[in-house]
Amino acid sequence: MAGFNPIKAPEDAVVNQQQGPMQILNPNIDIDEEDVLYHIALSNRSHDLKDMFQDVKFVCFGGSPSRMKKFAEFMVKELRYKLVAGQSLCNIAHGSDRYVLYKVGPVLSVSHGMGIPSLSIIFHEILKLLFHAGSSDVMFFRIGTSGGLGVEPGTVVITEEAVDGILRPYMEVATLGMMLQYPAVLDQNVLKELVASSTPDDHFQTIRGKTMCTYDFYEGQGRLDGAFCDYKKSDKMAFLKRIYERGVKNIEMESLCFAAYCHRAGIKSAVICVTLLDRLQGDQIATPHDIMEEWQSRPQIIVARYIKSKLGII
Ligand SMILES: O=P(O)(O)O[C@H]1O[C@H](CO)[C@@H](O)[C@H]1O
Ligand SMILES: O=c1cc[nH]c(=O)[nH]1
Repeated sequence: MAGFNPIKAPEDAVVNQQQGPMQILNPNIDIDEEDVLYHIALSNRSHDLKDMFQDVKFVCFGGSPSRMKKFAEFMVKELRYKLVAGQSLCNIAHGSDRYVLYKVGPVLSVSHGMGIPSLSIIFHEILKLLFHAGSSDVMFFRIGTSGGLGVEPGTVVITEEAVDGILRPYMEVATLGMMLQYPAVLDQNVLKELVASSTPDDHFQTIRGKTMCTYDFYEGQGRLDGAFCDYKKSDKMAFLKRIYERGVKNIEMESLCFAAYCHRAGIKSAVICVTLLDRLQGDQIATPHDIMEEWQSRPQIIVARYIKSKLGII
């Protein structure tokens, strides 16, 4: 719609946090009608969503299906959760091959794929799932990976503010021919509690900082090693140094949408990502697989600690 693209001022996001049963802000969703959650192969008619999900209190998202399975297995141990004898964890979304969904007591572990479009779809469906289930006081976490800026690879960065590729703290969504802007605000209390839950005995550093969220892994993040590149190494370094000086500690591809949607929905949330490399030193991720696996467990350790403290589990 060329010539018809007004920028709408930021929405009045829900200022109040969700309290009581999960609400959704879409009057078109009628609980008396069937609502198909297509990408996770569930519906409020084909499944008893209340029975399955009403007790959910924490939803943990991450890009990769196998990481989120491992996280679910980790939570079985951490929560000392009793699986029915002879049974293993089951991917509740097995009827679709788009995302995985595991439930361990009050914790859901969900994959979101790569990038904002993929995260956006699963976010809508998980929110509707919790609405149909009547879940209440639910928190959301993203446990991911990222490229670090001036920090030791393997460092865990907890996001204080998510910004886009040109440092704007809101997500733009083209809707009905308009560019709508949604502020990407994260809960500062949850951030502080998560940072405080790291201990000097941890074998890794946990820090806080701004997270840049881009729409691309290569040129969007100023890499020199994509299939295209129309800038020089000096341009890349000038860009990375500029954003580093503005407080950006890591770069990934979902935090902006995650923060904006959680804020819009009034859900307390946090983004916790490990850094896989220092982008001031290079672009390629060539760390051995076993080391990378261990690094990816670090955000999980921090979030598990937080969840256990909220549940009163020592
Ligand atoms: O490790 P995850 O959670 O997928 O996150 C990061 O890794 C992917 C790129 O390799 C992007 O999705 C980025 O945000
Ligand atoms: O550099 C990186 C590493 C992981 N994920 C990203 O988006 N960028």
